Amino acid sequence: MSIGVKICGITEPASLETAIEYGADWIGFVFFPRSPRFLTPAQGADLSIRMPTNGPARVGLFVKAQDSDIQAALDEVPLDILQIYDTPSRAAEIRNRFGLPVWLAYGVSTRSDLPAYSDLDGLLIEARPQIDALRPGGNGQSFDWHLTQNWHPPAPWMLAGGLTPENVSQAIAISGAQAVDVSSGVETTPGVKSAEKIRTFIQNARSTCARSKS
Ligand SMILES: O=C(O)c1ccccc1NCC(=O)[C@H](O)[C@H](O)COP(=O)(O)O
Repeated sequence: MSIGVKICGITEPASLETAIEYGADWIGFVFFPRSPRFLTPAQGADLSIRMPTNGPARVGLFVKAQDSDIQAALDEVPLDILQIYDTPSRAAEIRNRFGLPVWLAYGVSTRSDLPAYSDLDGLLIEARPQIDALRPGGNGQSFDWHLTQNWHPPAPWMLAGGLTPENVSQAIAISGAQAVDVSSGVETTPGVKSAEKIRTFIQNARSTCARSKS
C-alpha cells in the first residue's frame, strides 16, 4: 500500500502545484494566526480554487478554535478534513457540529502519551512541543520513532514532526507509519516552501516499504 503524504502549511501556488504534481494526498492550510504559514480564509480560497477535483484533500488546521473561526474558514474554503489542536472532547464536538472528518493532533514524548482510545477519524502523532514553543505544531521537531512500534492505534494515524526528505524513509521504517506529514522539512525558511524539497520528500516517502506492523 502506498504511503500517504500530507504537505502542510502551503501558502502560495507554486508549492501547491508541485505537491499536486507529485501526488500529495492531503494539503494542509493553516488557519492559526501565529503561524508563519497562516492563511486567511480568503487566501485559503485563492489556493483551494487551484486544486483539481480529483486531487489531494484539503485539510484545515485549527488551534483551540471557536466555532466561528472554523465556520469563517468553511464559508470560503471547501475543506475536506479538520485537523484540530484541542481536547478530544472538543474535537468530537467539532466533528458533530460541522459534519466533517476530524483529525486530532497528539504531542508525544513517551509511549504513555500515545492515545489508546479515539472515536475520531484520524490522529496526527508528532513531538510534544517545547515549553516555550510559539505553536503546538509546525516546529520541525521529531520524537523517538520507536515509540510507535507495536502500538495498536485506535484510529488511522499519521506521523509528523521534524520529517525531512532525508529522514522520511527511516522514519517510516522505524515507526511503521503508513502516512506522513511535513511542513518545516520542505521549507527553506519558516513559511517558505521549496518545490525541490517537496518533490524529494514525496518521492522518498513513496519509495519506502513501510515496516509491517508486528
Ligand atoms: O505548521 C504550522 O505552523 C502549525 C501551527 C500551529 C499548529 C499546527 C501547525 N502545523 C501542523 C502540522 O500538521 C505540521 O505539518 C506538523 O506539526 C509537522 O510540522 P513540521 O515538524 O514543521 O514538519
